[in-house]
Amino acid sequence: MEELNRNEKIERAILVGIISTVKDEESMEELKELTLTAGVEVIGVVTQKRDTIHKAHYIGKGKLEELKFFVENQEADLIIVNDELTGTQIKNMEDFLNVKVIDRTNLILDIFAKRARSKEGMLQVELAQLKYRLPRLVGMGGQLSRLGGGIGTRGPGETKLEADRRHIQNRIKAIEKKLEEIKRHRDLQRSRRKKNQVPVVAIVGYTNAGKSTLLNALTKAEVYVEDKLFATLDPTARRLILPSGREVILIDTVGFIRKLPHDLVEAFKSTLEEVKYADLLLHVIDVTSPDMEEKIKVVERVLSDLGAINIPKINVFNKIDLLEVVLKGNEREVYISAKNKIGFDNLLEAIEREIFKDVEVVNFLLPYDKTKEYNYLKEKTKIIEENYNEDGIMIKAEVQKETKEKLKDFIIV
Ligand SMILES: Nc1nc2c(ncn2[C@@H]2O[C@H](COP(=O)(O)OP(=O)(O)OP(=O)(O)O)[C@@H](O)[C@H]2O)c(=O)[nH]1
Ligand SMILES: [Mg+2]
Repeated sequence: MEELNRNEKIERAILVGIISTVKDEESMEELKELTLTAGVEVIGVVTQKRDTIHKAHYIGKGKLEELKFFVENQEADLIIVNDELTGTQIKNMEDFLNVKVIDRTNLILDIFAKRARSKEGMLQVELAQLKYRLPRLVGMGGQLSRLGGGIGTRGPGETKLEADRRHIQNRIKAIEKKLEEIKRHRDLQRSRRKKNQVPVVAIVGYTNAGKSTLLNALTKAEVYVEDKLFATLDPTARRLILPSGREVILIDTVGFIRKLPHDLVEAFKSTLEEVKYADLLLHVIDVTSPDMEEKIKVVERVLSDLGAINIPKINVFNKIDLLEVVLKGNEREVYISAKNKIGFDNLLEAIEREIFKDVEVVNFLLPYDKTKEYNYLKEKTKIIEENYNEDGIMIKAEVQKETKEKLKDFIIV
């Protein structure tokens, strides 16, 4: 919208990809969505069946000539390639086609750059962009200056290149330092939460699965929801009170996608660490997606990269309002509509069961002078019954192993 207000011309792109398996076709569809999300119009798609990427110019020479014809005929503003390119490949393609060429990674980085809102998110995206640019300075022609617009600007000379490189390296160092500070603050918050024993439930999943809609519906938080990719970049944490009255912290996260740029994962590591330290993961899956299985695999791969594969997980199949069939879940699988709030009872029950499976009911007798212990029980456990008698307070409570161990001297049978 912003662009339109500024009266900018909407750029017209031709998408280019190599197809060797069915997955590549789905990935091309996704590239189309990414392009639209970035606010660019798709005026054509050119694919080539081949097993490997052409070393010099991504697609073969013949296909490249076909593409050139297409570009000139349709007056395309840019080419978007469905794989990550080297600087040389970009340069060769641009020289031949006379039009701006960007790759999938650059496109995703661009979307992230537009969407980042928090200071941390913006720094993380900038870091990923700089790391992407650094090895591509030679090939990328005028892309540094091109940031201000202007298609076809020529590349900088050698000295300029060296200066650019040094400038980028310094900026990378400065950002990394700032991010380190933010991370320290976050670690502190996390350890505080841990001390308070409030369990953390992280919502993860493929982009556009409905994660933010779910967080909003469960907690009435106003988190930005949109039918576009990567609506959420910054982790949002909200309190959720479960039916039993117990409390958990629910965290929304950035969506995953296949071929998620490596630099981006790196840059977002500290944000994604929230996932690593969660007590439970809700993996939200869009049941209407034709390539659902593949998306599940992508998410599981990222979780494994993050070292989060061993955290208990509930698969939350979302958007069932759009299905004709009725599906029945089990302990580790629930079917919901986040939008229409269907299936929430089952979901909350599953969360409760998973998180509090280690709790047991214990009877304590606390002498009246043990106010510290009393407050501890009040805060950390769910008290079922309290009776005041001569020797002290009899308390029946649901406690976790840790609490039981801590107050074992006051347990009665
Ligand atoms: N029909 C239907 N649409 C839903 C449901 N849940 C979410 N949506 C829609 O799916 C789209 C994406 O929802 P979001 O909540 O932004 O998805 P997300 O997973 O947070 O996406 P990112 O932040 O981009 O990763 C929006 O248009 C929602 O309205 C549902 O239960 N049923
Ligand atoms: Mg979201």
